[in-house]
Amino acid sequence: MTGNDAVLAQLSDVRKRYGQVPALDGVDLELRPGEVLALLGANGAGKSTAIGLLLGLLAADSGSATLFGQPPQSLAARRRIGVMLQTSGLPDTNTVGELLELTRSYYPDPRSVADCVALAGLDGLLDRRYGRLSGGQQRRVQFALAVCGRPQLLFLDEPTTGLDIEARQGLWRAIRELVAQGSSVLLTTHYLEEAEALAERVVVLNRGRVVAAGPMAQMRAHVAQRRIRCVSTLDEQVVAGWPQVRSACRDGERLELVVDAAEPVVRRLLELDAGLHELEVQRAGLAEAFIELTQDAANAESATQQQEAA
Ligand SMILES: Nc1ncnc2c1ncn2[C@@H]1O[C@H](COP(=O)(O)OP(=O)(O)OP(=O)(O)O)[C@@H](O)[C@H]1O
Repeated sequence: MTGNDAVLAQLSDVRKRYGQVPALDGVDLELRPGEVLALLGANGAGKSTAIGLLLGLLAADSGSATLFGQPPQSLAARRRIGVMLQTSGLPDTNTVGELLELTRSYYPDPRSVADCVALAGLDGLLDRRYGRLSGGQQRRVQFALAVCGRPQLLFLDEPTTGLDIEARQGLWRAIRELVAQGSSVLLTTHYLEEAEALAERVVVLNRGRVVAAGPMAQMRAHVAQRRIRCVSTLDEQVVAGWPQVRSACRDGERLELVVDAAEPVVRRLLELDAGLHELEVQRAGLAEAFIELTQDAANAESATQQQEAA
């Protein structure tokens, strides 16, 4: 093995602007062996730019990007990665089998075609032309091409956008299988349940800066909020005004609350509605953590701007 294998991919204090737009502003990022790292952020946060730098498709204005301790353009490093970007640029007229054979030929020890078909769910598609496939089928072909070289490190940029639920879960199973075999994954996604299902570690970008980074469990624990669901006739607008209640809404006969502390709210609900049933209390998930983290960052930024303007 070559280079520094303790860190598979790394951005160190990277800055990148497109004209006046700062896409990344002093970002540090590390991907370690065996981990699935989810890179999260709203549209325009800088996720694709970070991936573009790690793949050597873009050059940083300052700071450095490395793959396996080498420059991302290095052929030796590139043979150890697999990539599924948001746009594929694959030729429409080739068959799936041809694309798979060609991509396999770039790698020293590729998976068999049968393995690729099984992993990506491509049964019956090998003889079909790529351009004639549905969007979801094309996405699965792109996944097969990303994994066919047995990559040690897989870059998946919004891999399940456009897939139906069954195909999405099939892809999650395949990703877990690859990780169990020793691959590492850098994943971007707008589906927070996807990050929760796959990643152990999360980095949240907001306007080109890392606003939070840490293990998934820690990220969730950041959110003290709880979600309460129950069947109740209480008026949701009244409940929304109670202390500790962040939001209250109704879905048919079901009341759904997000609260800062569950116990006092549950006590009050039970006191006021003797007929209340199907009570559930859950820790709020990554979605709530994400919203809170990016709002905190936005609030801190606007406070700084106001101080500067004063
Ligand atoms: N080629 C470009 N020219 C000019 N500005 C760009 C270019 N590519 C990206 N940007 C800008 O840089 C910022 C970061 O974009 P980037 O595509 O990295 O975000 P992202 O987090 O991947 O977004 P999305 O979730 O929408 O894919 C955005 O403000 C975007 O408009």
